Amino acid sequence: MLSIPALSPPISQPKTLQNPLSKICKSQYQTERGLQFDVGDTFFRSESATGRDLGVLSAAVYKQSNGSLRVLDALCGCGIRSLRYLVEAEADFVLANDANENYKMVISENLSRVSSGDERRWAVMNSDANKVMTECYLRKDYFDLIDVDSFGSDSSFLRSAVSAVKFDGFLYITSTDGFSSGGHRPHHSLAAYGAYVRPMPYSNEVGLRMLIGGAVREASVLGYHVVPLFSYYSYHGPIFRVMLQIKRGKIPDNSNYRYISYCIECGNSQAFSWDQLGEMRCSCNTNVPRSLIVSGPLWTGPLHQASHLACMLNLAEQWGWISDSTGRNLEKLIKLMINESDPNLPFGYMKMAEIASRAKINSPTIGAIMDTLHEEGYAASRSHIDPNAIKTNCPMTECVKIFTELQQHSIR
Ligand SMILES: C[S@@+](CC[C@H](N)C(=O)[O-])C[C@H]1O[C@@H](n2cnc3c(N)ncnc32)[C@H](O)[C@@H]1O
Repeated sequence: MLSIPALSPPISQPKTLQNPLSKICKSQYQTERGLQFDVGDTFFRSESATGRDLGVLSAAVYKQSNGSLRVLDALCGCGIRSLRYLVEAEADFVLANDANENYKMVISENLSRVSSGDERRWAVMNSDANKVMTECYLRKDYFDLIDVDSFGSDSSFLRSAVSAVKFDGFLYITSTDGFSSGGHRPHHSLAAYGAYVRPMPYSNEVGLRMLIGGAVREASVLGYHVVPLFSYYSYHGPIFRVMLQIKRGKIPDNSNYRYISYCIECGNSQAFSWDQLGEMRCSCNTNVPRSLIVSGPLWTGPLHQASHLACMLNLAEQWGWISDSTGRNLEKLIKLMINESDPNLPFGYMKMAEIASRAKINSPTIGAIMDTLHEEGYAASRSHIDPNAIKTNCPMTECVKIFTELQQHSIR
């Protein structure tokens, strides 16, 4: 096993976060994508497998186009991600770190089982993730991919993680803070991600945009900017995950880091740039006081990069990962994400139930409304977040008319 001599021992006790789900598994072997590993007494959730699949596919795409892959799994639990980056993405080196010293044996045993004697390909550390990443940055020991799988809304890892990733490298980050994305703790989201978030009908997409926005802010402090490669919401938690590419150069002036608004009166959403802050008003010109709910600043650009997702899908097909006996269907998920990447689609989604309620009718089928929107020249896609929602650049008022016409047509 490689030692990391330049890293000094922890000066103080690493900050270990509380596990909000209080789900500690007993010693046992698990299997994921055919790989067997011990979870011991570590924190492990089998429900996070899809998030791990997507991370591995993305890492493998990086390795294929760059030729090498060094990964830092900064909060690794039992080391399942490290294991999968090594075996499936064929990483050249993985540093598996978890602050909990009791996990060391389980992580090392899991990694040694698959490395067939080549223990120069991995190392295990038990330190605070911020300390590890800061020391890597100070040593200029940058990683191609850093995976930060933290609990809650701990954004304190963002700056050190951004600084320890290579330019054009990948950063995979997580939030499990559904209260903030739901707009129930605006001062908390402001502290964690710099975004004052209020309740919006598409709160789970707001959760992804809040997380990307937080990374935009931290990267910008360091003179960098980020490009989202994919964004994934999982209802098991909820969990928000985004894979970002770290780019040299500050955030552009006309960037997609803005405020978003939702009009309670007409149901339309809009994005406002910083120079429009004093002029925020819905295009329906309602005179209803406080009709506009405003949140931000958040990421308002595309949630995914279609070309990257297409490479991931290609690999998933080659590896036979398209669908499996556990009910996971990566093909459906990645294709949905590719559709959502259409640059003509705005942020947010409209729930079918909200459109139907505004039209005062029962909802038509989602297939019928999608066909009509496409026929009328609008960009439209389903959402990977909510199966009963659509993303479209058609305003809510027009969607309501289309719903009504579809119903009248079906009655005739
Ligand atoms: C969500 S779990 C990781 C799960 C793992 N990535 C997986 O996919 O199974 C978060 C882990 O972070 C560790 N942790 C908490 N605070 C930490 C810190 N400050 N530095 C490093 N690890 C930390 C916990 O011990 C826990 O194992």
